[in-house]
Amino acid sequence: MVRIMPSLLAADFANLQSAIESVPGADGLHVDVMDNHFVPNLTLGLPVLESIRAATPMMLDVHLMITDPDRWAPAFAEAGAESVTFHVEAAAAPVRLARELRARGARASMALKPATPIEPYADLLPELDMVLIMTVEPGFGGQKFLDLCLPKIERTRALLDRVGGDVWLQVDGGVSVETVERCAAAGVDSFVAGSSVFGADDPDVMVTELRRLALAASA
Ligand SMILES: O=C(CO)[C@@H](O)[C@H](O)COP(=O)(O)O
Repeated sequence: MVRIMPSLLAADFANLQSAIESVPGADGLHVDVMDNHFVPNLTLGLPVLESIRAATPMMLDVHLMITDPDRWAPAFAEAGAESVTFHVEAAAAPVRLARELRARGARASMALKPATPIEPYADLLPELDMVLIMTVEPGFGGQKFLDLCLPKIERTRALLDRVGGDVWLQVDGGVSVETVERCAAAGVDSFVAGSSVFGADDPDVMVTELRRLALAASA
C-alpha cells in the first residue's frame, strides 16, 4: 500500500480550492502548520484548516511544526483532520497527546527532525498510527532531500515491523521522481510531496507517477 499526499505548502494560498481539485487522485492532503517558533516560518492555523475541511472530503493529514502541540493538536483533530502529526522534539507528553488524538478519532502521528534518532522512542510506537521522518529540516518547501535520513528510515521500518499493526511510515521533504524509489525501498508507505506535485504541469499526473514508482520499488 502506497499513499501520496500532496503538500498544500507548495500550492497557491490564494487559490487553495483549485489546488485541492487539481489532485483528485491523491490519497490525502498534507497541511503544514508552522508557528515561527518551532520552525522559522509562519503558515496557517485552525481557521484555515476548518475552511479546507469544509471544502473537501479528502483525508487531511495535518503536520504541526509548532512548539506547544500538547495544547493545540487536539483542536486540529476536533476540526476534522483524519491524521495529526506532532513533533516529538516539541511534545511535553507524547504518550498522553497520542492518546488524546486517538480519543478524538484522529490518527496519532509523531514526527522526527533529520537529526532526531528513532531508538529512544521505540516504546511509543504502539501508541501511534504513523511515524513521519523529515527528510529536510522542517520549515520550508523546495529543499533538497537528505540522503542521510535513509538509514533511520530503514531502522524505523524494522521497529514498526516488530511492533506489527497498521502504523504508517511517512517521509516529507524533497520527495520527487528522483527520490521516491529510494524511500519506498527503505520501507516508506506514505509520501508527502509539495513542489514536485504542485510544480508539475499536471499535479494529478505527478501523483500517479510518484505512486507508480513507489509501488515498483516497494520492498
Ligand atoms: O513540512 C514541510 C516542510 O517543512 C513539507 O511538507 C514541505 O511542504 C515539503 O515540500 P517539498 O520538499 O516537497 O517541496
